[in-house]
Amino acid sequence: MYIVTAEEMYEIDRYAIEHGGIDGKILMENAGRAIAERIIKQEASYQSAAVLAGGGNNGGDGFVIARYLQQSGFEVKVFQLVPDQKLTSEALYHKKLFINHHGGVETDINVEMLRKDLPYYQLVIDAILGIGVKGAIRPNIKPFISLLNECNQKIISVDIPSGLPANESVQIDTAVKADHTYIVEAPKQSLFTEWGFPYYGEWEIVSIGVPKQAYHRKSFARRWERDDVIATLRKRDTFSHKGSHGKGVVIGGQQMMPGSVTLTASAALRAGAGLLTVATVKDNISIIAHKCTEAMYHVLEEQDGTIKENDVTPFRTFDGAAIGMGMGRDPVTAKFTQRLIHDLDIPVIVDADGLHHLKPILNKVGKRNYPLIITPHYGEMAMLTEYTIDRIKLSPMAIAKEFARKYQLYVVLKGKFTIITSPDGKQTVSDTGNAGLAKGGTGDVLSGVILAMVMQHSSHLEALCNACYIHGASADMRVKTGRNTEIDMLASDVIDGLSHVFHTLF
Ligand SMILES: NC(=O)C1=CN([C@@H]2O[C@H](COP(=O)(O)OP(=O)(O)OC[C@H]3O[C@@H](n4cnc5c(N)ncnc54)[C@H](O)[C@@H]3O)[C@@H](O)[C@H]2O)[C@@H](O)CC1
Ligand SMILES: [K+]
Repeated sequence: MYIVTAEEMYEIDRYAIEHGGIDGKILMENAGRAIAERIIKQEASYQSAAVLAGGGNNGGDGFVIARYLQQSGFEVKVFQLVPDQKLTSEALYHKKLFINHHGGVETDINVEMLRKDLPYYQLVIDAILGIGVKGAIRPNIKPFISLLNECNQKIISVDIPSGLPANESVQIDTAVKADHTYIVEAPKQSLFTEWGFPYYGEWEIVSIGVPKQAYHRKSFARRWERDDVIATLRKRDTFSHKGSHGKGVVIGGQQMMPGSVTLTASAALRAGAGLLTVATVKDNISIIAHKCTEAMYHVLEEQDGTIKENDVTPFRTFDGAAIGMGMGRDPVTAKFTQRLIHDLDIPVIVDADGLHHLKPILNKVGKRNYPLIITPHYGEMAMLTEYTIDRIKLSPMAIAKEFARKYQLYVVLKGKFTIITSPDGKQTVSDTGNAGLAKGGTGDVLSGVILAMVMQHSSHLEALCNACYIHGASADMRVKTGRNTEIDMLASDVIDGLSHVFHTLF
C-alpha cells in the first residue's frame, strides 16, 4: 500500500486522466459509488444520511454518495455549504445528476439551521474538505466542523476528515473527528502521524480505477504489510547449517546492565540468527548465560565496570553487529564504540547509548563500505538532529529522510508508526505494535530482530521492514491471544511471541 502526499495524489489522478483516459467525473463517480456501496453494506442498520458538501471535488464525491445512498433506499439530503459559483465543474456535474435523480439539496444554510436539521439524520457524511485544504480553515466553514464534532451521529469522512492536512509538517487548525474514513485510492501521510491518526477513526481504502502504472513511475512511500513480509522473509533451506543464517555479535552491557544485551541476544536467536556472541564485561556473563543459554561470549576489557578501549579485530569476523545496548555513556566507552563503527566492515546496528557515541562522528559514517543502521526513538532522534521532539513528531518522514540522506545511513525511527528510511531516501512505515511496547527493553528486542534479519537478507531495507513488522506483530499477538495485556506485557514476552508470528507467516 502506497502512502502519498496531496501533491502525489493529484499527480496520480492526473496520470489516470491524461494517460488512462479516465475523465475526472468518472473518477469522482468511482470514488462516490465505491464509498456508498461500503456504507450500504457496512451500515445496514442506518436509513438516513445528511451529506455536508464543500465546493471542491471532495464535495463532488459527496453528491455521488448521496445519489447512490438514495437509490438504495436511504433518506438523504445534501447540505451544500458554499454557493454554486464555488463548485468545481465536476462537483457541479454530479450535483445536477443528483438533482435529476430527485435528490434534495439545501443551499444558503447557516450553522444554526443545520444544528436543527442534523438530528433527523442517523448518519453524517463529511464531504466538506478533502486534500485540497490550505491554510487556516475559513470562518464560513469552521463552525460546521465544530458542529460535526459536537453532534452525536456517526460521522463518515470522505477521503480525509475535513480540515485535516493530507501532508505531515502542516499544523492542524480545526478538523472533523471522524468515526470512520473511506480513504480514496491511497492513504495520505497524515494517517501515519501521531497527530493525524486519531482524527480518522476506523479507516479503509476504496479504489477508484487508477491504472497501476500511475504508481510505477516514482518511488512513493509504502506501508509494509503482511503480504510484503510473506513475499520477502527468507525461509530456512532444508540443507542449511548454522553458518548459513549469520554469525552475529551484540556489543554492550557495562557492569550492572546485563539486561538489554540479554534481550537483544535472545531476540536475535529467536528471530533466526545462526550463531550469536555477546561481547560484554566479565561479571555480566553468568547472568546473561542464565537467561540465554544458546549465546557465546567475548569478554570486554573494563575499568570499574565501564567498558574500556578494546581491540576491534575479533569483531571483524562476524556477519553483523548490534552495538550500544546498556553500554553506558562514559567517554572511554565512546572511543571504543566510535572505533567499532568506523572499523567494522560488516552491517552495524547502533542503538541506545551507542547513538550518543555516534553523534560526534556522524560526518564520517557515510564512507563505510557496509551499511550503518540506527534505531532511534523520538527522544534519541531529537538528540541526534537537535530538532525538538514536537518538531520531529510534526514531520517525522521528512526529518528521517533528510537525516538518512545526509549521513548515508539507514534510519529506523521508532514509534507507533515506525518509519524506515534507506540512504537513498526510500521510505516505508510499519504500523504493527501497540502501547504495550512503550516499556524499557522493547527497543533492545527490536535491535536483536533487526540483527537476525539483516544478516539473512540481501536487501537491507526489506530486512528492516520485516524486523519492525514482526516485532510489532508479536506484541499484537500477545495481546490478541490473551497472553498479555498492553499493561503487563514485557520485552521478554515480545521475544516469546516471535514464534507465534513466524507460525502465522509460513
Ligand atoms: N480527480 C480528482 O482529483 C479526484 C478527486 N477526488 C476528491 O477530491 C478531493 C480533492 O479535491 P479538490 O482538490 O477540489 O480539493 P477539496 O475538495 O479538498 O477542497 C477544495 C475546496 O476547499 C476550499 N478550501 C481550501 N482550503 C480551505 C480552507 N482553509 N478553509 C475553507 N475552505 C478551504 C477551496 O476553496 C475549494 O473550494 C479529494 O480529497 C477527493 O475526495 C475524488 O473524487 C477522486 C478524483
Ligand atoms: K472530507
